[in-house]
Amino acid sequence: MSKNVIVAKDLYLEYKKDTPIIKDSTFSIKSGSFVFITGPSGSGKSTLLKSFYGELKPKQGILQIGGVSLNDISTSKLAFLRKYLGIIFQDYKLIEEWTVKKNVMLPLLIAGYSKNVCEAQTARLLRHVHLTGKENYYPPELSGGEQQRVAMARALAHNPVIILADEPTGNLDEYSSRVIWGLLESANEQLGTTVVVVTHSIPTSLKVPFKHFYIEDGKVYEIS
Ligand SMILES: Nc1ncnc2c1ncn2[C@@H]1O[C@H](COP(=O)(O)OP(=O)(O)OP(=O)(O)O)[C@@H](O)[C@H]1O
Repeated sequence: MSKNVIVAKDLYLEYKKDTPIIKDSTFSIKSGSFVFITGPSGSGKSTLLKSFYGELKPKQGILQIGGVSLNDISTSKLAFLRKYLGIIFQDYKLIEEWTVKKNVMLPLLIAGYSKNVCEAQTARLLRHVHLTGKENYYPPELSGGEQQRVAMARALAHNPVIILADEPTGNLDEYSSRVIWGLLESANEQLGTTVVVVTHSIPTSLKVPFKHFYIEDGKVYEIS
């Protein structure tokens, strides 16, 4: 039986004192699962995802990722934990002054891989997101869909154990959306990567089995 990679018990998240965004929420996410988080606008989907990344610490309750408590995690331990996470958030934009290639290579260089490995992995990922030939472009020279595909390549570069994606295909054309869902599916299916996606609508084309969490009135419900 697979282990839980994310565990929340009586989770309570807030930005402002006594203004809960998430409350009384107990749930777990199994290793290797594909999870969608949906809910009305403003219900706390992005907030919940931010807490998984350690950007917003629980005020009450328990939140663990890979067995590590995020409640009072130190900055150095969080930096270590984040090496295992792949992030696709609206706030984590590409670095505009760097080429596509450099943007994707960054996590690999930080992880300490040799230059040859970084080069090969970057070329492979850019091929997968159909951007071969655009290695030396700068992000502002790319379309929105192309930029998002670079962000996806960057998030996958270091083979993360968990991918956290916030509206990864929001405002994207059908082609880029298909590429992105395809990559998330293959990471999940072939590498066993746990994928957690916040979205307004679950794609009908998805072939992998998935779980569905729904947030309403601050509570997280596992509905399928
Ligand atoms: N930095 C912040 N400071 C204070 N309140 C915040 C902050 N970020 C978000 N909120 C509040 O938290 C609530 C949930 O926001 P969140 O972005 O998590 O919702 P969401 O479900 O992802 O919404 P949407 O579907 O519209 O993107 C909102 O009421 C919002 O005003």
